[in-house]
Amino acid sequence: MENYDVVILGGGNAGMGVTVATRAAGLSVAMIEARDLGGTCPNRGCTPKKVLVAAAHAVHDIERAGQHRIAVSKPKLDWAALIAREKDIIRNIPDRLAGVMAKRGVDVIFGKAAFIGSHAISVDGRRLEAKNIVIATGSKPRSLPVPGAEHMANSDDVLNDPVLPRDVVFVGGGVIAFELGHVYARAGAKVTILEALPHLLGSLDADAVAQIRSESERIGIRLFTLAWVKRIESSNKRLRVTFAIDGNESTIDADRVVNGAGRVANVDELDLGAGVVVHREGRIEIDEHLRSRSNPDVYVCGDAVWNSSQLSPVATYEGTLVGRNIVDGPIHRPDYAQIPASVYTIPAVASVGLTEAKAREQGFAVKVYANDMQDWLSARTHAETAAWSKIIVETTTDKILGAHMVGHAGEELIHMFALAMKHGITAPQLSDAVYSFPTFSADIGNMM
Ligand SMILES: Cc1cc2nc3c(=O)[nH]c(=O)nc-3n(C[C@H](O)[C@H](O)[C@H](O)COP(=O)(O)OP(=O)(O)OC[C@H]3O[C@@H](n4cnc5c(N)ncnc54)[C@H](O)[C@@H]3O)c2cc1C
Ligand SMILES: NC(=O)c1ccc[n+]([C@@H]2O[C@H](COP(=O)([O-])OP(=O)(O)OC[C@H]3O[C@@H](n4cnc5c(N)ncnc54)[C@H](O)[C@@H]3O)[C@@H](O)[C@H]2O)c1
Repeated sequence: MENYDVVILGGGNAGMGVTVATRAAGLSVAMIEARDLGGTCPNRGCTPKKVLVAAAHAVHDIERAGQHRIAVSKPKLDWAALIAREKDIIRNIPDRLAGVMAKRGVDVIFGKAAFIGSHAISVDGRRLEAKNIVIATGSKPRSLPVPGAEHMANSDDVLNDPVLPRDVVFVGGGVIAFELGHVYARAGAKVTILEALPHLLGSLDADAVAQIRSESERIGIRLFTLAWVKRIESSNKRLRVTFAIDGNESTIDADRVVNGAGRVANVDELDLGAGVVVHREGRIEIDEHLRSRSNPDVYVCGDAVWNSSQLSPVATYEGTLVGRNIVDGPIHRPDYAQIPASVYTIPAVASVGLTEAKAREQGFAVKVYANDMQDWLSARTHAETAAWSKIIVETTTDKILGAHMVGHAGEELIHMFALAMKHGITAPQLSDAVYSFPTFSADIGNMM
């Protein structure tokens, strides 16, 4: 049996976050990784996805060239070459991170880990004992109980396949379907999104979703809500999706059907019982310090936490807090109130804080500043196809409770709102700041 102060299961954003405080305090740390160091975000998520989004952005810009009085012919995207570019950009990431871990003094062990005791782990026949064990094993696509579900692809396949499909159906109308749907549509594929619930992109402000919905429809994406997929059948290398809306069945033929129905904590192969880690169907019961309730020497962070946002900065943040709790004792609690996030459609949907519905539900008296900014000079200058914002301000204090943007460099501007919210800068104070001009940032003063 090898002994460590800390053994981390998973070498993604969350696992890496744990190593910062624990190694700075001189604890002995082992990290077990089953695939590639870096995990989902740099290898199969954010980074490769953004390479495709950047290309789709370029197509979008070229398509609007005429508005800048530039004559161009119809752009043609070489999908196979784009996938090769994506792979080239991310190629060295695992090796670079191996270097970072070595420099930090973390022992990286490759293999699949599982519990063999409350403080013990096995990996390929090696047995490790630790004072603290951290579950940072991420998430995986939700499996769907639909006949023919085995014909579905997932986001990994989309990011790997050099062949551009002609017709694509996404099951689920969430973040992955919208982002990859926008890329596919710009590349020339016909895209359909089937969402089971009444609303698309459920966690976002409803008015922001309405904006991106019409922009998605403008580029030809077909969107169906309250659509229940009944079965997926394969014949002659084509797939047929049968779905029902209000009991009425329809079919769509496609050459790719993508599971975009959410991701669940990847913990079912860890033998949590052997670790005395209580869970309900993969939802590990944790306290406010991210510790297992049944075994407080076991921590959970990142996508493996079932009830916090599945975002890479959240995974890093939770991992960092877990590291600090191991070193300082359990005193640090996560605060998710001011975490900015974007859906990288084209244009992006950016948000921080409460939606209008949530602010009202929580009993706040609010002033809501909703702006269609398409006629504003900056939007006209850049020929934006969508430019919209909604800022939610508490009436009594002028504090910003939430900000939501579609287009208008929202994925960058949202950080100004997040900083203001974190440091108690009020809406009038943010409006009064001096901004360089002409910039999208300068419009903040007129947004509220
Ligand atoms: C297509 C896609 C696009 C995304 N885009 C964005 C984005 O733009 N912005 C954003 O903020 N977030 C994005 N996300 C979400 C983001 O990638 C995740 O929230 C983040 O990577 C989670 O980090 P993690 O460390 O918790 O898990 P992971 O990064 O998944 O790391 C977990 C690691 O654990 C390893 N592992 C699993 N089981 C074991 C085991 N038994 N033993 C040893 N190792 C094991 C895995 O191999 C993996 O490397 C995206 C996700 C996807 C799928
Ligand atoms: N830009 C980003 O930050 C980014 C990008 C990609 C992914 N992610 C993360 O990855 C996670 C997974 O993404 P996702 O898009 O798969 O999940 P999601 O939770 O965003 O959306 C899943 C959608 O599928 C629907 N759904 C579930 N079962 C269904 C069914 N049987 N039929 C039809 N619809 C069904 C849900 O109602 C929901 O709207 C997200 O939570 C997100 O945080 C983040």
